[in-house]
Parts: sequence; structure tokens; C-alpha cells
Amino acid sequence: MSTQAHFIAGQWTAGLGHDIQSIDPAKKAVIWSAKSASSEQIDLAVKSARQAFLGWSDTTFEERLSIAKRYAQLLTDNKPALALAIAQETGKPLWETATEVAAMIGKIGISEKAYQDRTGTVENPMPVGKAFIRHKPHGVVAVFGPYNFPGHLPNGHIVPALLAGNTIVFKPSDLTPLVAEKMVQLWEQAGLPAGVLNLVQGEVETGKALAAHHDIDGLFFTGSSRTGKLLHEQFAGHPGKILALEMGGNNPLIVKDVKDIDAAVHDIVQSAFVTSGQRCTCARRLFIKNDAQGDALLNRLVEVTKQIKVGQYDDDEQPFMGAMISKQAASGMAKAQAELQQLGGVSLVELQHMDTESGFVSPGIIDVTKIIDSMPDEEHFGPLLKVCRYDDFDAAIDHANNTSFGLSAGFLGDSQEDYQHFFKRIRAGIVNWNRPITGASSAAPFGGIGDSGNHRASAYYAADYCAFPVASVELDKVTLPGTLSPGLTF
Ligand SMILES: NC(=O)C1=CN([C@@H]2O[C@H](COP(=O)(O)OP(=O)(O)OC[C@H]3O[C@@H](n4cnc5c(N)ncnc54)[C@H](O)[C@@H]3O)[C@@H](O)[C@H]2O)C=CC1
Ligand SMILES: O=C(O)CCC(=O)N[C@@H](CCC(=O)O)C(=O)O
Repeated sequence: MSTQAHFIAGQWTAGLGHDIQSIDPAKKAVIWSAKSASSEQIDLAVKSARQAFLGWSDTTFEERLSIAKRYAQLLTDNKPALALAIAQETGKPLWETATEVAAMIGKIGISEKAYQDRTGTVENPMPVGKAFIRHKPHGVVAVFGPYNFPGHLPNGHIVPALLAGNTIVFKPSDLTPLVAEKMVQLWEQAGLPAGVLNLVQGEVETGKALAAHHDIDGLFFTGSSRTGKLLHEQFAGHPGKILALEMGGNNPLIVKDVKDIDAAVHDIVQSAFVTSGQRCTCARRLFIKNDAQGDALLNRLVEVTKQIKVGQYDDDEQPFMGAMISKQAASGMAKAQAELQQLGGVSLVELQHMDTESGFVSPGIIDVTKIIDSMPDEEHFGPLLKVCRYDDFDAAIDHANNTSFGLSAGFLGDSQEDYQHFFKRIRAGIVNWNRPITGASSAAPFGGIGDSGNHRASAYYAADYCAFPVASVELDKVTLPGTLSPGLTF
């Protein structure tokens, strides 16, 4: 249990807002409770970040990096405890939360390289003097995190933002305050100066108050398109503030002419059901050719899906899927399935809310071929895969593109020509061939088009939105030019 839930100006402090708590969706137990930050505390957090900014941005990159490296070492030392906290708060199995912590550790080295590569200093000789390209931090930035990767995804904004010299006010998802608290404790132990990273906990109103604060220079957001769009509207008229939006998707996967059906089914399952379907990159719509091979593939997919093990995060024999984030999220998926059935979708494997007081759901597959033109273009953030049978490859690609989102997309098929055609036509920020569409690398840019993002890709390209470029022409003493402009006499 936590009462000192907020970290402001280097001090852990109790909230002055209302009661908030975090519930383990698998064991149905309250694992964290506190009071949210009041608007005065949010203001104090921004002020403390502002006060710390000059000192922090004056440090050298190497000084900032050495703190980040100590943090990476502390993540390594605390890996089992942090992996357990993520599992308790999200329901994700321990095998998966261990990979989340590993991704957090890997982020430091990758962000170091990305900082140098994308925002380092470039020096060019000129006939007189030298030209430089350098980068400066924005100032005070707010970081908003989602619940599905409560460590890795906010970490993916925080690490590059700190390395670039920004100071931060971090507002995690209200569903995962415990993980946020543990992360910030590790930064504190790593020796981050007071005020450089502040933590304010709370629900939507905390987010709204922080986003609306006049003295933030930017906001780095990972979460739903609905919230991202609200933030985008809120930032309208503030061209000077940097807004990076990493949002959801309605991601398509097309299968055509594969020899190894099991391998294709594996990539589909990994794309649709990992993390109980709670990844922004998860496949939501699967297009399968309307032929005998397509029938065989779909039958096998149904068979394998029915055998997917769903279970407790700490089961000795680890499940593939744990609980969803909350019982509300789980019942929301059952409701989404019922709505699709109502529209004419036919369940091939029915998603079940296994215990209505918990977040446990089994994976579902629904045939939406008959309603493909009329079903809503929505991200159903859970393990429900919509299948559409197609006769014509180009028509399948058109359907795949028929979404306002554009995050990830994949093609499973043995023909390189087909893949090249797919690649040319498909509109998404992540396009894979014969690989799952989840599990994107931190060493590549990560972002989407349309309602999936605002062209400020994260991961390797996060360095770009953490600093602004400064172009300089420099000469070490004032010198009269050799050739004067016409009409000037000296
Ligand atoms: N593109 C990407 O990199 C990723 C996107 N996501 C997306 O995130 C979503 C799931 O995460 P959630 O936590 O449900 O997202 P969410 O949008 O509900 O919440 C994200 C953050 O915004 C805050 N927030 C919510 N409403 C707000 C408002 N009106 N004003 C200010 N702040 C507000 C929340 O408290 C939280 O900290 C999915 O849509 C998923 O696709 C998740 C992971 C990666
Ligand atoms: O942000 C990074 O470092 C790389 C992107 C990443 O880790 N993507 C993961 C999780 C994204 C999500 O929450 O849905 C993935 O593609 O599986």
C-alpha cells in the first residue's frame, strides 16, 4: 500500500485529491491505494520541473547518461520485483513482464545511440567560419503512459527526454500507479537531481490539469486515439508546444498462399492474442483467401486458438495469456463481440469472460465477411480477431486500408512479388512480411499514420521529438568579409 504516492521536487508526498486504488485483475485484490494529486500539487510538480531545468540542461550528455546507466543497472538488479509488480497490476504472465523489464533496460543503450545518431552535433567547414547543427531540449515536458506496458512505454519517452536534457512531469495510467512508483524510485536511487523527474498520480482529471498547464513545453503521450485527439484539440493554437502522440490501431493481416500453415497460424496467434490482445500493434482484422488452403488455415487457427492457455501470471506452467487489465475491460470485450454478432458476425471461437469479477477472457475469433463494409472502424483492445474471407487480393488490400488508423500491418505469404505489391499499397507505419505484427523493435522508429499518431514516431526516433535543432554559423572573431555587398564602403 502506498500513501506517499507523488514525487515532487525530490520528495515523496501524500496526495491531497481523492481516493484512488490499483486492483490486481487476476487475483482481484487491491494492491495500491492513495489520494490523487490535487491541482495545486500538479502545479508544484510543473514548477519543480521548471526550476530544475536550467541545472539539468547545463549538465553534459555524459553526466546524464551515467545516471541513466545507473538506472539501467538498478532495473537489472530489481528485475524480478519489477516484473512481478507489472504482472500484479496488469495481469500479464511473468514470462512476458520479464521481457518488458528487459526492453526497459535495452532502452538506455538504444536511446544513447539514437541521441548521437539523430540529434548529435554536426560541424561543417565554410569558406569563412564553420556551420553547426546542434540540438537543445524543449524544457518541461509531460509524459503520459498507457496501462498495457506500464514500464516500457513511459520509459520510452522518459529515457530519451532526460538524455536530451528535458525535465519531466510523469502522469502514468491510473490503472498502473504501482509500476510507475517503482520506476521513479529507481531513478531517484540512480541519483537524478531533485525536480528533474516528478510523478503525479490520478485519473482523467489529473491528466487534463497537467495537459492544460500553461508552463509545460510539450507532452509525450502513449494511449488511446480518443484521448490523443482530445489532447490534439487542447494543443491547437499552441504551435510552440511539442506534442507526440502514439495511439491505437485497427491493424490488418493478410494471408495468401502459404505452404507452412502452422507457421502462419503461429504468426497470427502471436499477432492477435499476445498480451491478451492489449497491444496497439495487435492484429484486429485477418483477411484469408477464399480457397481450400484458406479453409485449412482457418480450421487450424480455430483449433490452436481453442487450446491457448489462459491463466494466472504466476502459474508454474506459464499461460500464453493472463488476465486483461480489469474486469471492466474484459466485459467490454464481451460486449464488443455481442455487438458484432448482432450486426451479423459469426463467432468461430466465442470469447468468454471467464470469471466476471476478474479480467480473464478466452480468445475469440469472429467471421465478419458479411459485415466487412458496415462494421464500425474501432480498435477493440483485447483478444478478439475479426476474420474476413476474400477472393481478390487487391480488394483485400483495399479493405485492409479501409480504416482511419494506420499503425501496423502484415502480409503472410510465400511470394515476394505479392509482398512487394502489398508493401506498395498498404498504409501503415509498421509493415511486416512473414513475421508477427506485434513485438516491434526499439531500434526502429515506432509510429503510425492517420488516427494512430501525429507523425512523431517513437522508439528510435523519440530522440527527434525530445530536442529541437539549432543551426549556427560561427567565426571566433568579428571579421570584415573579403568581398563586400554592392553599395557598401568601408
Ligand atoms: N501507439 C502506441 O505506441 C501505443 C498505443 N497504445 C494505445 O493505448 C490504448 C490503451 O491505453 P489506455 O491507458 O487505455 O489509454 P488512455 O488514452 O485511456 O490513457 C492514456 C493516458 O492518458 C490519460 N488520460 C485519459 N483521458 C485523458 C484526458 N481526457 N486528458 C488527459 N489525459 C487523459 C490516462 O490517465 C493515461 O495516463 C490503446 O488504444 C492502445 O492502442 C498502447 C500502447 C502503445
Ligand atoms: O517503443 C519501443 O521501444 C518499441 C515499440 C514496442 O515496444 N512495441 C511493442 C508494444 C506496443 C504496444 O503497446 O502495443 C509491440 O509492438 O509489441
